[in-house]
This record gives sequence, C-alpha cells and structure tokens, in this order.
Amino acid sequence: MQINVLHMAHLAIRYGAEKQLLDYLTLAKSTPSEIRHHVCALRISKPIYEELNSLGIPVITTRLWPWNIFSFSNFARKHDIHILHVHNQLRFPLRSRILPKLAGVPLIIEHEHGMVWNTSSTQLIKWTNKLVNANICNSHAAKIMLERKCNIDAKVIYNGIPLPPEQTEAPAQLKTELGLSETTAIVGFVGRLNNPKGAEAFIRMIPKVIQTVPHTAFIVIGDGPMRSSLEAEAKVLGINDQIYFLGYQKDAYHLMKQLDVVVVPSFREAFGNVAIEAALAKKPVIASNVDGIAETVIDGETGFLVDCTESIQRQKGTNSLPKAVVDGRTKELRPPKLPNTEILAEKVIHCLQTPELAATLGNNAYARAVHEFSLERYCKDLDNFYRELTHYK
Ligand SMILES: CC(=O)N[C@H]1[C@@H](OP(=O)(O)OP(=O)(O)OC[C@H]2O[C@@H](n3ccc(=O)[nH]c3=O)[C@H](O)[C@@H]2O)O[C@H](CO)[C@@H](O)[C@@H]1O
Ligand SMILES: O=P([O-])([O-])O[C@@H]1[C@@H](O)[C@H](O)[C@@H](O)[C@H](O)[C@@H]1O
Repeated sequence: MQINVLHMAHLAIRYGAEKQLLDYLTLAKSTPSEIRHHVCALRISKPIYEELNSLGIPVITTRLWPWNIFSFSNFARKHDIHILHVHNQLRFPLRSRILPKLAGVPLIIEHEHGMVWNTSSTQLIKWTNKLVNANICNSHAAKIMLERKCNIDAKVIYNGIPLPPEQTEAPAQLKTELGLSETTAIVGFVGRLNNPKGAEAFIRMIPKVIQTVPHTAFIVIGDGPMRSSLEAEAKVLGINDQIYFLGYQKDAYHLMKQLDVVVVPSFREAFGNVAIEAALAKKPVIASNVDGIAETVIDGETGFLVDCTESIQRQKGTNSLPKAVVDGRTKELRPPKLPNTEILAEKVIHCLQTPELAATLGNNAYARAVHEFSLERYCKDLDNFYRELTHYK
C-alpha cells in the first residue's frame, strides 16, 4: 500500500521548523519508500517553492480559510491523502483540524515545534482534540507543556540534522574576512533575533569574557526584530569592535565549523537544532538549562548547561513571553528567565582557556549527535510512525 502524506506548514522563511521539514523531504525523496509526500503551504517563499518543485513534490498554497475548503479537498482527493501532517499550527484548530476533517482527510498528525509555549487560549484546542489522531513533540519538555496546557498526550520524536560529509575541513575564511588574526578565538551565537533566543544574554556576557580573555571575537548569525536593539546594546557596552553581526546566513553550519564555542542562551526552546549543528561541527555548546536544550546537551560531557536567573524585558515587535517554561533540572514549570550572565561567561572562559577540554566536549557532542540526532534516524522514526498509524504491514 502506498501512504500519501500531506504536510501543512508555513514555508515563508527558513529557520528551525522549516529546515527540519525541507531536510526530511529531501532525504525522503532520495530514499525508496512507499510513502509519498505532498505540501500544503500556508505561505511559501519563491526559493522554497522552487526547491519543492525540483524535488517533484506536489504543492498547494492556501491559508485554508473556510472559503478555500473546496480547492483543499480537491487536492486531498486527487492525491488520495491518507495523513495530514500539520507542523506548528496548534493555535489554529480551524485550519489544522476542523476544515481538514470536513474536507474528508482520514488521519491528522499534529507536530509541535515550539508553539505550545505561545498558545494563549487553549479552550478551542481542548474541544477539538478528538479530531487529531496523533501528536508528535520534538522533546520531552514539549510533551510536558502539551500535556499541562492542552491535556494532549504525544509521542516524542527528536529532531534530526543532516550529517556533514566526512573530512570536510572548512577553509578558515571567516577570520580573513573579518580581519582577525589566526590566534583570535571566536565565540558564536546562531539563531533568529527574536526574544526566545536570548541573544541579549550573549551580548551581556561579552564584557565579562573579555576581561579575562581580551583577544576574543564574537559573532551573531541570524536576523530578526531585535537586531537594531542588540547592536545598540553592544555599543553601550563598548564592545562594538569585538562583535560582528553577520545577518542571516544560508550556510550557518559552515560558519560554525570556524568557531571555538557556540552559545545557545534561549529562554524557551522546544528542541534547539543549533545545539546539534554545533555538535556536528565538533564544538562545545554553552546553553540555557531549559526545555529541550536540557535533553540535547549533557552538562559537563557535551557542553555546559547554565541555570536561568536573569529577568527578561520584552521589546516591542517581538514575540510575547510564555507564562512558563520547563526547568532543565526539575522538569517542573517555572517562569522564563535568561541564563545567568556570570556563569555563562565563566563557562565560555573555561572553554577558551582549556582548548583540550573544548575539544573533548566537542568530540563527545559529535558522537552523541551522530548516534541520536541524525536526519536518517528522524526519517526512520517518522516513517515508522506513519506506517503504524495507517496499520501498514
Ligand atoms: C523557540 C523554539 O521553540 N524554537 C524551535 C523551532 O525553531 P527555531 O527556528 O526557533 O530554532 P532552531 O534553533 O531549532 O533552528 C534554527 C535554524 O536556523 C538556522 N539558521 C539560523 C540563523 C541563520 O542565519 N541561518 C540559519 O540557517 C540554524 O542553523 C538552525 O538550523 O523549531 C525547531 C524545529 O523543531 C526547534 O528545534 C526549535 O527549538
Ligand atoms: O517560536 P516562534 O517565534 O513563535 O515561531 C517560530 C518561527 O518564527 C520559526 O520560523 C519556526 O522555525 C519555528 O518553528 C517557530 O514557528
């Protein structure tokens, strides 16, 4: 039996959830299987549309408002869709549950990538829970949030990241481009410049790091609504000449290879693909002890986890703050906080001053990532889940 899956997702930008889906579809397309993929894009950028086209994946673009139900149900019928796999639409049950059911889609999977932290009213979600056949979370922390907030049980499938080709040593062009000497260490942040990522904690730790290790450069990869305020804060802290805002970079992994330490200071993070990408680049990760990050980083073995103690000031135009996050140690809910600035700086300094330790952490992180967080493993888990759900033998 062929299994036809329709993925519903926002594909306008290319950060965590979008990359995860595109990487999966790319691998799935090159692996013989009875599972066929289709995409229902709520929004889509031209490059992503072209990418899906070149993979030969049928795409329907619709926001799925009630008046779009006929085109959606025609597409679902034409491609004999068995499963609608909805990514990150927990807040919109009309679009992800009610209309697809009315359109005759047999099975619905909801996949949580981090939205449950944002969900405000959960009443409609609870009322329509019966329309969903299965839920997937990308970490145990996400599963805890989904259960506590929406009374939904879920299967945990950790994200998976494409393994880099063996033996690809990146040319160290970053230092040349930035005019840095060969001996300058680089500490990096990679992510959307929106509030869950805690980029301000990265900036605030810098003066403390350079007091002890003065010749260090800091780079920020990524873009978003907080960029100008972060640049302004760097100016006020007097660290302008040591920090480089590189904006959105298509090949963040290639740049990560050229860093010495990667910092992931998010105050909420369902999973955190950046921590795994850093691991695959064999770099130690210093990260907040919160949510899914506490599952991807093993404190003292693959990096360091830093407890969260600093209050957050939400800026205009950024995401609203979640009421609670999952504490990395206790697994209990607690208010969101940024990682402790002193400890963050201390751990970065420790890695910079003891490169042997940094190398050991990076190698451990790499071995664990290859074993537990590969795209192949993700693909296998997801495909088996589809088979289970459709009682495929
Ligand atoms: C706050 C939250 O809950 N976020 C979740 C969200 O993704 P979210 O987009 O927040 O974050 P992730 O860190 O997982 O992924 C970001 C991705 O964007 C890439 N990048 C970033 C900057 C840049 O300039 N160029 C670039 O390519 C990174 O390399 C990485 O691959 O869904 C992901 C996928 O399930 C989860 O892992 C995240 O935990
Ligand atoms: O977490 P949040 O900022 O509300 O929303 C996020 C998007 O901005 C991001 O593009 C996507 O990859 C994440 O999965 C999540 O949907």
